[in-house]
Amino acid sequence: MYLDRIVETKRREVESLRETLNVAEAERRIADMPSARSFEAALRRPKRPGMALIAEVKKASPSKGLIREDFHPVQLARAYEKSGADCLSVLTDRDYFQGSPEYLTAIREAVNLPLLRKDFVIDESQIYEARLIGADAVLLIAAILPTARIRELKAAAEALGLDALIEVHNAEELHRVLEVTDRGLIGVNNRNLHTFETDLGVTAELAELVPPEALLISESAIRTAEDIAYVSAGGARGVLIGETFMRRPNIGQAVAEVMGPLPTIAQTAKAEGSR
Ligand SMILES: O=C(O)c1ccccc1NCC(=O)[C@H](O)[C@H](O)COP(=O)(O)O
Repeated sequence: MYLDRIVETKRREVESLRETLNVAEAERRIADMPSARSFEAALRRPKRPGMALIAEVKKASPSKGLIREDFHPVQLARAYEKSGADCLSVLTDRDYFQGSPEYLTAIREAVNLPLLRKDFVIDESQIYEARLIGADAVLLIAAILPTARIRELKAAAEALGLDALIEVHNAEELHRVLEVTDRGLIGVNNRNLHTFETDLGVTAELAELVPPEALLISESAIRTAEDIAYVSAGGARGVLIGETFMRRPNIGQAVAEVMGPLPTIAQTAKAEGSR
């Protein structure tokens, strides 16, 4: 199975990362870095009221192969920032998504938005690395982590000032995550990572079980404004979108079509005044 292969690759990557990572030295470097940006706070106060956007920088994927040939991560990130994305997700996996940690670092230097390191985190060393390359948040995927490891890795992320987006695809995974936390960021992946099947109905099905203190992010297979309305009605307060935007030559136009226009300054001021 693909997901097992990915995790096997991550185990090998972690082995060599652990050989090179000096934790004391990493902690010294992190202490000298500026604080991480709050990924969760940006999603809780989205630019488009009612629906936050995490826009993904994604060149390729196991389910779709090469998605975007003309791939310039910094240009894409700048276009997302201009289009009113609240946060960015950057694939750092090389073997399966043609991503790179270097892309995240380059994007960190070019845009101000909080950045999610999108990878398959199974070990604390990857969290140190995430912070060092400039990430503000990490993804923890319940499908590949026992409950105790979700707890430990979330604590490790928080100790380094990073937020965790914890991802589930079914009720069993969600129940395990809720043993760890009933707040923070819960991502419902509409894609089954074993079969690659997608179904936006998964968001609504699991939303009923997500406590109101948590912020529910609907992930994957979101293509249209109608899809946004559908997952919003189902309970999502944010979306994570990659392929739909990556396939379009004009990122700004694609974001506006799917997410709707940004509110004017006057509309934003009025909304802030009524809060
Ligand atoms: O995208 C895949 O094919 C995939 C396969 C195996 C594990 C993870 C995978 N994707 C990670 C993601 O969750 C998506 O990149 C993200 O939610 C955006 O999805 P989309 O908008 O459908 O590109």
